[in-house]
Amino acid sequence: MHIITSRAELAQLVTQWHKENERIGVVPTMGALHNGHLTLVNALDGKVSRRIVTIFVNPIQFNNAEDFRLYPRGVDKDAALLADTGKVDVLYAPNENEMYPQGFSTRVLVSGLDGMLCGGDRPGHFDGVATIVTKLLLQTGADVAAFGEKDYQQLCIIRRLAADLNLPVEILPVPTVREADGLALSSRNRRLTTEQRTQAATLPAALTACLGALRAHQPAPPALAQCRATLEQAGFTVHYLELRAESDLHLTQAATPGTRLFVAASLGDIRLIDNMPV
Ligand SMILES: Nc1ncnc2c1ncn2[C@@H]1O[C@H](COP(=O)(O)OP(=O)(O)OP(=O)(O)O)[C@@H](O)[C@H]1O
Ligand SMILES: CC(C)(CO)[C@@H](O)C(=O)[O-]
Ligand code: BAL
Repeated sequence: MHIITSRAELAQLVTQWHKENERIGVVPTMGALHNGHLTLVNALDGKVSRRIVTIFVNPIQFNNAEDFRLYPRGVDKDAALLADTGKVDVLYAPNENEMYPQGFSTRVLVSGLDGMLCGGDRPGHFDGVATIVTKLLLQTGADVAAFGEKDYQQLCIIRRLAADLNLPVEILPVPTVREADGLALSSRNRRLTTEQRTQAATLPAALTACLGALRAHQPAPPALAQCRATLEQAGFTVHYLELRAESDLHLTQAATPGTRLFVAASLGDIRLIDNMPV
């Protein structure tokens, strides 16, 4: 596995791969890798002949400076984990200046989504995501790019931008990977104390109970109120807890159209998200 930090070096390799008719797959990440990320790498099996994993903690998608400062980092350990898979050709880990040289002033904005869910809760977040993902897709020349359903709204926005900008890439959705107690794997889970980690299991449990109530035809308002109360009793601050019809949200081209339950909630300053189909 090559570790590349320079865009020029990556461009050279990608040009060579295109000449050799290789099919390139990319897994964009912010590092602090876990099994969810490795599942994205494995999801490219049989679809591509070359794999690039990118690691870049993208400053412009953080609306909270502390969250950016405290975001878990550790490229050496990440590199070892990726090398151990035997599947990754390149780890691309550019620095901030490489991605945003002086004078950088462009933003990719997928309109209509800013006001809801994580877009409403983290102003500017998705412009930052859309901008960096567009750059990463162009830089890697990827034929296929894998994204997790844990970040469901992000996945839908990226599908939209790839279609709207005619990027010749397949966006591959990958189901959420969970711990045994149901908690979605997430880099930020590393920051949870032992006590918070125990409390965190309430998040998927409360969502599952809420879905059970909805499927048993309980009206949504009391089911959502009960879910919120359970989360608050477990120590969460709930940022949003909402049912959304994918078709209502410009979340078009969703993998499975329908209604989903979306949540963002924090334990202390650690913000977790999850979503499940109804
Ligand atoms: N549990 C998971 N299951 C499936 N995909 C995941 C999971 N966790 C992360 N991913 C996907 O991995 C990619 C990179 O995500 P990222 O590096 O931000 O990790 P993360 O675990 O989501 O971290 P955090 O949410 O704490 O920022 C995204 O496409 C994301 O959806
Ligand atoms: C897609 C992404 C790598 C863009 O920085 C990030 O938002 C993430 O890790 O989900
Ligand atoms: N996985 C989402 C990236 C973020 O929280 O900024």
